Amino acid sequence: MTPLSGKPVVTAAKMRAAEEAAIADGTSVDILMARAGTEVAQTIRRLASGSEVLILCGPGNNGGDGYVAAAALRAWSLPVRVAALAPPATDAARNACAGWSGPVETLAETKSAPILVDALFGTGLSRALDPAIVAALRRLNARARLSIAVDLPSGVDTDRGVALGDIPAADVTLALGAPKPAHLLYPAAGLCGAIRVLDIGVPASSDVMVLAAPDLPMPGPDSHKYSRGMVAVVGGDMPGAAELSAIAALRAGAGYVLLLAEHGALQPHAIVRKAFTPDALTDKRIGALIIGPGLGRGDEARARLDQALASAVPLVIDGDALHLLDTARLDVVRNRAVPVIMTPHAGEFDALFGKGEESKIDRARAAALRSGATIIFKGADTVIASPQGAVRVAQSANAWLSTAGTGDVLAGAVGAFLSGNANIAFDAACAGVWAHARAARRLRGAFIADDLADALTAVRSRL
Ligand SMILES: NC(=O)C1=CN([C@@H]2O[C@H](COP(=O)(O)OP(=O)(O)OC[C@H]3O[C@@H](n4cnc5c(N)ncnc54)[C@H](O)[C@@H]3O)[C@@H](O)[C@H]2O)[C@@H](O)CC1
Ligand SMILES: Nc1ncnc2c1ncn2[C@@H]1O[C@H](COP(=O)(O)OP(=O)(O)O)[C@@H](O)[C@H]1O
Ligand SMILES: [K+]
Repeated sequence: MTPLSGKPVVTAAKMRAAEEAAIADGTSVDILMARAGTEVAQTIRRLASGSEVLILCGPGNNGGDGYVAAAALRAWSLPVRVAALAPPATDAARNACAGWSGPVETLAETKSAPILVDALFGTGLSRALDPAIVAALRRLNARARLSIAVDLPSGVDTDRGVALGDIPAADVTLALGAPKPAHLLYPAAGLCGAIRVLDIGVPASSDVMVLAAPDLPMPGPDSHKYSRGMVAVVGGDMPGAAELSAIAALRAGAGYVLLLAEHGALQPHAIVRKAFTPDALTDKRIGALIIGPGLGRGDEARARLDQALASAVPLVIDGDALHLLDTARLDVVRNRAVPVIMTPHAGEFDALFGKGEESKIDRARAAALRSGATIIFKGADTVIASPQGAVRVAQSANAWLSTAGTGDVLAGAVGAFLSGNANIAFDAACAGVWAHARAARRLRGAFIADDLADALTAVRSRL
């Protein structure tokens, strides 16, 4: 279990608002900073185990946290030095600096230490770091045994999750109060190292949360194959992809999987195979229809997609079917009475909804709003967004997922959960992403999509 799962993901503005609310409630900014800095110091103490600590302090409140932490470490008689980029520029940071009784070195001239603490900039960074700052940070980071970032690695954009310059990666990032988008979204997430959230007594909430384990029903005495959920998969030009979705749906717990394809494998026998006919989509027992994996992009594929869109069945639209979604078909998606889940990777997302400079979270949310569908915007930082505005961000599961067919497996898992309860498409999408990630973590390295589908059995039995 990851410590981040289930936590709200808070933007810089929301964090500032939460801080202001705490101040309005009677906790001064100095007390907030004292708490944050002391929490930071306690974590540094554990991680440093007696080695010398160098704390780099910036001009704002992130630097203020750094001064508080330095003073605490010194009070505990631990070896600590401070180097500043500029004098403190806020009242709270000035007060914190006044509490530090040691010398303040300059960033350019300070010598490295085994433990580097980056308290230069946090959520207040407003532009790219000066190249001289980046150079100093890189030099000190390269010589440190462990580098710890306070709140965020300095130089990342809090909300968009991008790096503003060629900044070095931290080994550990101490997220203050709550994770921010940059702790989860790549490329910034890749610069954070391990993330620990420190409680600073500032409650923050958000409709964006880190994806958490789903609560799924287990079969009971009353269960039968149709009540467990019936999934149909529409086949097409490339049989393997639809097969993968079908196997994944079964292994994620669907009671009945129907593969509507003209050709394909004979195994596993548990998949019920029939040729595609439009009539097959009228079976009222179908709880979810997966279309796209291996569908192809020709006339027949287009016809099957239109029949699927016109049907009364909840849909998972993936792969080739996403390529066939033009404006007119997107209108059909929006006006459907039953739910649609779309699972684009970055290329498919750009083609469907356009490129954008906004964060992946904002782009996924806008796409869900526009299409009326639940969007699973895939990648190492998969974002799930509902048309109602709820968002979940998944932590990176395993980069070995970057292999052909793993998306087909995801579509299958999502289809299985959707077929069990189509009322809550968003929950089904979240459960699918969670199970898929768990399966990938169990497999570690160089697995193939077939292994991933098979691994869903063990994952599902524990959810
Ligand atoms: N949000 C909270 O609840 C709390 C936040 N605290 C800390 O406060 C931080 C936010 O503090 P601030 O808003 O002061 O922001 P920062 O400390 O991140 O930096 C803001 C300062 O840096 C300057 N600046 C911004 N970009 C720059 C650049 N590229 N080059 C040079 N100067 C630049 C700004 O003009 C401003 O003076 C958080 O990250 C956290 O560390 C804690 O002290 C206490 C509680
Ligand atoms: N580098 C990565 N780290 C973590 N997950 C990844 C990475 N690359 C891809 N994935 C995941 O693997 C799956 C790939 O899906 P997709 O691109 O549709 O592949 P395919 O079409 O071959 O099945 C998605 O769930 C995606 O989130
Ligand atoms: K920092």
